[in-house]
Amino acid sequence: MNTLTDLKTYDAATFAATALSSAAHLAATLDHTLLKPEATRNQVLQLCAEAAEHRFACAMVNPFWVSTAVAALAGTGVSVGVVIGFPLGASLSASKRDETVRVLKQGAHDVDVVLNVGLLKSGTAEDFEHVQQDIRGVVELAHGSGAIVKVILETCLLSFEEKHRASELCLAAGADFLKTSTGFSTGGATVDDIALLRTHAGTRAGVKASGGIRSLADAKAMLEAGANRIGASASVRILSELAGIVPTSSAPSGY
Ligand SMILES: O=C[C@H](O)COP(=O)(O)O
Repeated sequence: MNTLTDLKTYDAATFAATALSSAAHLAATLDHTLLKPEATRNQVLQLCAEAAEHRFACAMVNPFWVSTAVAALAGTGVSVGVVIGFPLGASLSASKRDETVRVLKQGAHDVDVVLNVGLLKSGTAEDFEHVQQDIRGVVELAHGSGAIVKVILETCLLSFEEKHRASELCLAAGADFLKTSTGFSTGGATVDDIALLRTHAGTRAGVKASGGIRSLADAKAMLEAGANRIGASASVRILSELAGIVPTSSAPSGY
């Protein structure tokens, strides 16, 4: 697992080389994701079975499916991740907190919350403070339960200045990861955006690339640009591409 503590010595080139050195290492950087509205119980169970088999960082689902995923992954050591305020980010702050409380009770460990994009773009000091509070409310609940928070900026909707502003607000709110995209808007992760987010996160926080990452080449580009977590619905395919090139080794530890 790539824990936050490991970030103290984080270096993109070293992290990417280690992550790409075996299927087991790469799996530990991947959030295996199924967020389509039409996903069925059987598909969620299949996601969990694949997450357990390959030992992905987590299985990422919508809130309704958290209890199903927690039950399916019990005893496997694989975490359940969940999205909050998804995919628009414009829910009431109280609703985001309420969703968070409920999924934490059900056993979610990774909480990926969408930033209030429209409020950020509204642009006053008061709006920025409100954006930060919106995130902080979720962070405080998650950290109180030993969970982590990744904030989805939806970078495809933001200007260069807004990406900088959003990154600083999220870090000030205590976010554990800056994350690019929901996968449901006008674009996904880009190498330039990952580099920008890493500039802000440094060794203070993680950076998660998500949205449109379909191949090993995509994953490699994101890791080399500064991502230390990748969210993808194509994780099994990405992993099998690597397994075809590099033999699977023993499970990774402490990077
Ligand atoms: O957070 C993760 C994204 O929703 C995954 O998007 P994707 O289906 O393009 O891999």
